[in-house]
Amino acid sequence: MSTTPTATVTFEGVSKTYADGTIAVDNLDLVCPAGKITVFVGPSGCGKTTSLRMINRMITPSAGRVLLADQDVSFLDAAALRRQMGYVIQSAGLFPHRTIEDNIGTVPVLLGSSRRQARQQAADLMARVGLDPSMARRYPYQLSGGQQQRVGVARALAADPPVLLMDEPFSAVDPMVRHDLQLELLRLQTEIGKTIVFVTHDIDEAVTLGDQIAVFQRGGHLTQVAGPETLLAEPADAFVDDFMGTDKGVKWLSFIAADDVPLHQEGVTPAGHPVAVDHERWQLVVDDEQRPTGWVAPGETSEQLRACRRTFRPDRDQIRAALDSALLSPAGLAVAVDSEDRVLGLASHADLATSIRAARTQR
Ligand SMILES: Nc1ncnc2c1ncn2[C@@H]1O[C@H](COP(=O)(O)OP(=O)(O)OP(=O)(O)O)[C@@H](O)[C@H]1O
Repeated sequence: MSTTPTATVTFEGVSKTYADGTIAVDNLDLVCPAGKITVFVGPSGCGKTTSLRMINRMITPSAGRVLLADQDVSFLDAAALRRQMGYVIQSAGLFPHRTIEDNIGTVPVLLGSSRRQARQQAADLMARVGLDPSMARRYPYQLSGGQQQRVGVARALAADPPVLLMDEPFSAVDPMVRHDLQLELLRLQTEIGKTIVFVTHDIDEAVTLGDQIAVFQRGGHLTQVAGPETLLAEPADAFVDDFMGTDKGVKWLSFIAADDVPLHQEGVTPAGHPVAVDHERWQLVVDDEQRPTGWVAPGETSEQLRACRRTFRPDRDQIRAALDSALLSPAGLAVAVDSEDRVLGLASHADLATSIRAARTQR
């Protein structure tokens, strides 16, 4: 879809002091790389929104400059600049008296598209953000909060802007819907490759979405900027360490590929091979296609199968998924499968520990 090249957003020594003397942002130097998601995270009042709004000139810096590509935004026409920047906010900010398709088509019509073209484009965008086309003629109040946020994202993308600014866009929806929206945004980003600057105060959201995460502290100081894996494993100071939460180690496992986990064939039993009654280890019975059928406990027979609930894909998943597979398996063994769900082998807790140790050493 994207025809407009993406652009880097750069803060150079940017500060913002409000008229009452509040220092909202203090000497910010930061590069938000083109085509990547940069997340601003930090406690309430640390200057995230102020920083975001200086990008599209809703707020003017007191010092320093913000560059779009290599252009100082303060020299660009404000209206033209905002058309290059989709903007999504918490409450979606939809026009209540316009239908969904007309909400999405607002900017294209302003830019000269016919109403018919804009509606066609709205239909394409609705499909892209996972909205049923039958909702095109509804009004915002006839949609759930999560659906309204999807419309907000579709509307922000309508002018095909190189930059997307998102200010706590998913914080008003319940946790399940929020997680769906996060995954949907990641999927969409693989297609559109925009420069996205995303504000949140939720560290889990930041870790899920961010290619890089900028952690702000009260007083508008940028404390650390790094990829999520580095922030989890090497927080720069006690503030970041604390802010990243108590389960940093487990979160970190989401960034370690599971492709090095040692796999074993012992314990994998093809269907039709009777399991000896006196076997001492758990057996995973597989069907003719090598797909898992179920577990047989030591001393039991293959008539007493227990479900194999969770598997992992070494070619795609991270160690956290492998650990999940082991923890949820009655045998305490992780089951590795290929893209066709065929069993590749089993891994014990010790095997996973070996992989985790190797990843730590590599760091
Ligand atoms: N117009 C204003 N006038 C004076 N102070 C302001 C103004 N807007 C924001 N502030 C102050 O500037 C600081 C930074 O505010 P900002 O909204 O950027 O923080 P934030 O990190 O986005 O907070 P939150 O997570 O609560 O939205 C806060 O202390 C806030 O009270």
